Amino acid sequence: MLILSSPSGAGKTTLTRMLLQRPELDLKLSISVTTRKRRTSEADGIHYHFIAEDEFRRLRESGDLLEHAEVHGNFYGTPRKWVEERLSQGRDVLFDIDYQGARQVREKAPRDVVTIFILPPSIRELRARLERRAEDDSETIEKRLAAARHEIGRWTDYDYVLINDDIQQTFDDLAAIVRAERQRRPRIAAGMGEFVTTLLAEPG
Ligand SMILES: Nc1ncnc2c1ncn2[C@@H]1O[C@H](COP(=O)(O)OP(=O)(O)OP(=O)(O)O)[C@@H](O)[C@H]1O
Ligand SMILES: Nc1nc2c(ncn2[C@@H]2O[C@H](COP(=O)(O)O)[C@@H](O)[C@H]2O)c(=O)[nH]1
Repeated sequence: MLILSSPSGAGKTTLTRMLLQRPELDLKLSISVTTRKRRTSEADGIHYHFIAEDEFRRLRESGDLLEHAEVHGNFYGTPRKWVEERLSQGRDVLFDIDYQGARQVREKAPRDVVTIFILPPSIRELRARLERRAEDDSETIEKRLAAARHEIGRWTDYDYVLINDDIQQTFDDLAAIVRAERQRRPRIAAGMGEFVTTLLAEPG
């Protein structure tokens, strides 16, 4: 499980899209449920499953969410079954979730999670990105900027921290992390053990 978190507007969604466009990285995106209003650029079932609050409460109470949190006044959660099915098929799952959700997933599966925090190059640029995106009204943007300072303070919880200044550089660093994490010994031990046995059986 690969978790990306950041303050709103730092670039997670953009980076997620870039990761998914690379078939060789072979990542599956977990699509969250949310009670937030759909943005004009968003489609139900693609960016989120947009649901009502009573439906969210039902999912949370029936244990159908792997993690959940209230963020900027809306509720968000990760459907558990979809993720568990992908993991049992040996797939790597990508999450765009906040620090509260990252903590819950890490507590449940500490050895199977890699967490990455994306920082903006400055607060001024963060504001400019939220304004340029032009998807939220000014009250929402102010609310998200106010939350950003607290969210940024969680950077020390994460395995990796990237400053998203140049998008291509950040993407290259992210892809390098995915590739490196896949080569960690505990993750490749089974297949590699067999290879090493064959290697050692070769005559000199
Ligand atoms: N490195 C970058 N340089 C300039 N603009 C960027 C960069 N990365 C992302 N952006 C732009 O900033 C805006 C916010 O990015 P994005 O929507 O990916 O952020 P986010 O972290 O997913 O935000 P949210 O949590 O609100 O969904 C978008 O318009 C995006 O195109
Ligand atoms: N804990 C969770 N956080 C989530 C989930 N889905 C998204 N998010 C985070 O919410 C904020 C706001 O997202 P936005 O799309 O409204 O801009 C952002 O930090 C996301 O990462 C989730 O399922 N669980």
